[in-house]
Amino acid sequence: KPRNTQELHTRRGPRPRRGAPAPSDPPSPLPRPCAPGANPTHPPSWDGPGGGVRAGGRGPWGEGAGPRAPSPAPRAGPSPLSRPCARGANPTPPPSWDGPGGGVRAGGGAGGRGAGPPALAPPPRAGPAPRASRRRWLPRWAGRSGDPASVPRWRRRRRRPGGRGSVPAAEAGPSRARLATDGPGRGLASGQPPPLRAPRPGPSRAAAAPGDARAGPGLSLLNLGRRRARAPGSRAMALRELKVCLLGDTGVGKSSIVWRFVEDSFDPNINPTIGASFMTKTVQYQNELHKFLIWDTAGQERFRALAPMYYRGSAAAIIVYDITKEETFSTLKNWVKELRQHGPPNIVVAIAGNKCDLIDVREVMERDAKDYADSIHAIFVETSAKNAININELFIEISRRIPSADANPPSGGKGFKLRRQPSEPQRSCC
Ligand SMILES: Nc1nc2c(ncn2[C@@H]2O[C@H](COP(=O)(O)OP(=O)(O)OP(=O)(O)O)[C@@H](O)[C@H]2O)c(=O)[nH]1
Repeated sequence: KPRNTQELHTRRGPRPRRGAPAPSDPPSPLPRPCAPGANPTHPPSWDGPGGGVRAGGRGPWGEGAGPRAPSPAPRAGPSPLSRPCARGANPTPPPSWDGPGGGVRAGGGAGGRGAGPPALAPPPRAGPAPRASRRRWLPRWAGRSGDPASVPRWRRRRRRPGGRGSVPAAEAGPSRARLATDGPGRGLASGQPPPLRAPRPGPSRAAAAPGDARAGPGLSLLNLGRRRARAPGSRAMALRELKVCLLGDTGVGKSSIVWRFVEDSFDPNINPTIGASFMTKTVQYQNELHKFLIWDTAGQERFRALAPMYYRGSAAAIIVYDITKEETFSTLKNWVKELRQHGPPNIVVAIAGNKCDLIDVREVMERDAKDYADSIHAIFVETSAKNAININELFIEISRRIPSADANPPSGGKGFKLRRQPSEPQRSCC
């Protein structure tokens, strides 16, 4: 037991001075981690593969046109996304030294944005230190010190950028060159709308290459963002834009089919479509490029009145039903009737019995559906967006059924033709 105050402080250690950090919270030499949710270098990511297509991001009529609503970020404080990182915190990897171009940090944030601590001094060199007393060889006119200021002005050489002796841009420093090309801002192919969600790397995004077995005969899927649409020396192919709409009951898998076709991915937790969504994909069919302008309509009853906007002017309509739900096949028949009455006269109709991976719980027999499709001269396939069965083949068949551009000259089409009315013969009264 301490006898007096002096002894008490001696045993417990010195009394902390006012303003000094609490002993339980020593200042850490390491950078403090970002606050949860605070990430100044990266934008909020769109959650899941449904981004931009499902609710909240489907075309101009979707609720909240534009990218899909981001998932609510964990909130730490009033605005986690706008809060800067704690001072000194650096979520990026530590800097690495990068050859002679030192000073520009490799990996210093995406696109070279200056997130992170300032450039550090280079680490000490290994090996013997150069002798300070040793003099470098210098031209006579360079002066004793080698200082450029001591060189006579008439001796100073001017180097034009790009001239002899100048450093090419690519060699000007590896870090600098990398900063110019790296980063997430890679461009997409011209003509393709920007993706409505963050691009995901990986083979699932890559479309089948020409000649790929998945592409089937006569049609190969081109990813125009990464490949050239035209091989050197080959003829340019005609590009045709084909408007295609998907119709059918809610939950039958319309969006999943589109997503599988365009992105080659499947989301079991995909949200119902609000209004409609729009996606495009360009494929090669024989000597033409077919750009599918795909309108995926919402199957919910409350959006039914919007459907005519999407099937009007369509070259093809894919009516989808769920093979595990009999009532969706009845709805399909209603869509066929409506298309007959109000749709374009030459529209190609395709019937897709989706979820054929769930054969055990099938309610609609394939034979019945096929007979019905034949009776209305429609394309028929059973598909599985989940297992990527018959999805590409469905669009191949649509490409095949649509008359080629040569066989369908503009003058023989179904549009109106404006003709000058023959002028009436002039009558004279006398
Ligand atoms: N097993 C299986 N499930 C599927 C398949 N295609 C879609 N689904 C699931 O079916 C559900 C509905 O899919 P959606 O693509 O949203 O259906 P939809 O017709 O677009 O629905 P709406 O947007 O409301 O019109 C989702 O849970 C999907 O994961 C499939 O081929 N097999």
